[in-house]
Amino acid sequence: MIDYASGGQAMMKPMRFPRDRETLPDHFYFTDFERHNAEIAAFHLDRALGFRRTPPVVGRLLNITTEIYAFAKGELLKTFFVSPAGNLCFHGKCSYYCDTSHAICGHPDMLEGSFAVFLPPKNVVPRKPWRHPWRRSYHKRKKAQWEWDDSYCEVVKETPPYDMGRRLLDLVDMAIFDFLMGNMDRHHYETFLVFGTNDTFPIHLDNGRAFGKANHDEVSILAPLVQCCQVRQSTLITLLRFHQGENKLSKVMWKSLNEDPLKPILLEPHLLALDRRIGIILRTVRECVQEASRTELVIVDDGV
Ligand SMILES: Nc1ncnc2c1ncn2[C@@H]1O[C@H](COP(=O)(O)OP(=O)(O)OP(=O)(O)O)[C@@H](O)[C@H]1O
Ligand SMILES: [Mn+2]
Repeated sequence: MIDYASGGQAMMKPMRFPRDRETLPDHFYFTDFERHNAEIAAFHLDRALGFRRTPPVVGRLLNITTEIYAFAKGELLKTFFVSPAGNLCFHGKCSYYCDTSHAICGHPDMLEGSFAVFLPPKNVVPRKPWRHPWRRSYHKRKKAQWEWDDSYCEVVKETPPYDMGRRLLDLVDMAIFDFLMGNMDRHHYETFLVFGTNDTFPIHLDNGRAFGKANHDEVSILAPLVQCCQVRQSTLITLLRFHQGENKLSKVMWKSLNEDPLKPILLEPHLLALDRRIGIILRTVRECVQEASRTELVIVDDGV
């Protein structure tokens, strides 16, 4: 958490690897590293798709010496050190991955980070956390029910808050968002309590494990769409516009990300993957329509 002189705050994720470092082949989604550029790119993607459910995230280059070390106290201060390469590093204190081998290091003390606008404090604008029905097992040998049970959606559809209103379609939106960026780490999501249970929406937070494999399309992320065969009409129209029009999603994203101080945020293979994955989503929707008795059961106009 970064405090500004103005009293503002930001949620910061530091850069750990160069842009071209992909998820290691022997790593699971839960041992993958978080990428600061994924947090930035996810905000731009969410906006390009018209969801606007991710708080604004911007890249910044900061000086560890003058902007972190100079303000550090107590336990945090004790974790600063100079690495063998002569770079200034720190690791902070937390329950896991806060040790010398997981330190955050500058070059020699300059560090890139993603800075997300901080949401209002929970006592002012309370949020509710929800377990994602299609969450993965977070275990290296276990599968979640949805991974072996193709009728899983029938169970979800009868369970509040997914039995009425917009929530199930919101989860399909989120699955589309996550599939486009290859994010398998959607274990929980949060909503703002003030809007009640049915008129609220999932906030698209925590996108740091996206954009890890440019040449792999992880179709299991689309499980809510595949198993429920429902998509919001406005979302489908947006995807079709990117697919058929002159302004491909890769182009729109490139332009948008070019506004960030840390550009380039995404390397070309990740941008091209977006266009390819839109094709896969549309093919999935087409298969659903072919199987359904009525198109309106698949393409749902819920006014959102
Ligand atoms: N922009 C934000 N403003 C306020 N709170 C936030 C913001 N982004 C995230 N949070 C809160 O901080 C928590 C941790 O953030 P995030 O999930 O991105 O980090 P993480 O390191 O991936 O954590 P986890 O291991 O729990 O997934 C979130 O569950 C959320 O409640
Ligand atoms: Mn996370």
